[in-house]
Amino acid sequence: MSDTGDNQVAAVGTDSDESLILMTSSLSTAVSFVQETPGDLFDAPNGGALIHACNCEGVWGAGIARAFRERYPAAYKIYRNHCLIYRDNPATDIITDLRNEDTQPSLVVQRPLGTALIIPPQQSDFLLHRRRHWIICLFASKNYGSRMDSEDMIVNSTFAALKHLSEQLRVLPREVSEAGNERPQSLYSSRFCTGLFNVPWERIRKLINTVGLHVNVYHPFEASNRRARPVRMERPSETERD
Ligand SMILES: Nc1ncnc2c1ncn2[C@@H]1O[C@H](COP(=O)(O)OP(=O)(O)OC[C@H]2O[C@H](OP(=O)(O)O)[C@H](O)[C@@H]2O)[C@@H](O)[C@H]1O
Repeated sequence: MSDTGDNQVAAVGTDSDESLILMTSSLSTAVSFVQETPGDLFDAPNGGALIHACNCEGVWGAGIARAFRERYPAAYKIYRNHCLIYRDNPATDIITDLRNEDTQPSLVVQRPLGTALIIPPQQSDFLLHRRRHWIICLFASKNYGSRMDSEDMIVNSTFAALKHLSEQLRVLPREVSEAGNERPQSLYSSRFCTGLFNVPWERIRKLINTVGLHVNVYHPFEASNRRARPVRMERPSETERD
């Protein structure tokens, strides 16, 4: 990560007991809660929570999800198991369809679509890469690859998942202290949904600001000239994915 990145993150991170509430405050979308820095998401400080967009099929098979699977295999098992539980025990939710003027939730979706899963740091993952990261899965599309949801549907699900994340963060300090664990210090992400899911970053940033989550967003830069550029990630063939 660049020096600039470290400095900017330090300015946003806070150890106060109110940090999670600050992370989830709801102000107008004119206020930016997104702090963007060139750098590698996986260099985020210990204790941070890394957010990424996931499908509901239990597969981290391509793009940054594949990198998550390699770095955090124990977290991957928890994510996969979560998906399999819903596959075997179907349940539905009603989420807001942002394509409609009516803001009342009206879109019926199958869980875990439109929800967020917060995975605490796993000891075996820590031993692997010496990073104590929480992992936050936003269930943004039912499927992946050529069967991924439409852009508008991914936006709807991401919005619902961010709201669900915000709700969970509000109660997390009490719940995790009972379990004897720490809580996430700050939120970090890549420009999620903008690679394989192909949603314009402006749309996702607007969702984050609307929900009012403080997120430190890292975007890759090329080592040769250190200019921020999106990384082109190869998609493995379907047979390579599992
Ligand atoms: N180390 C790093 N630090 C900082 N930024 C990094 C980075 N590495 C990559 N980026 C950037 O992170 C953005 C999103 O990168 P992605 O295209 O991977 O993700 P997405 O959120 O669009 O899509 C999710 C679905 O893709 C996956 O694969 P499958 O479903 O299995 O097919 C999942 O499972 C989901 O379903 C792009 O801007 C990349 O430049």
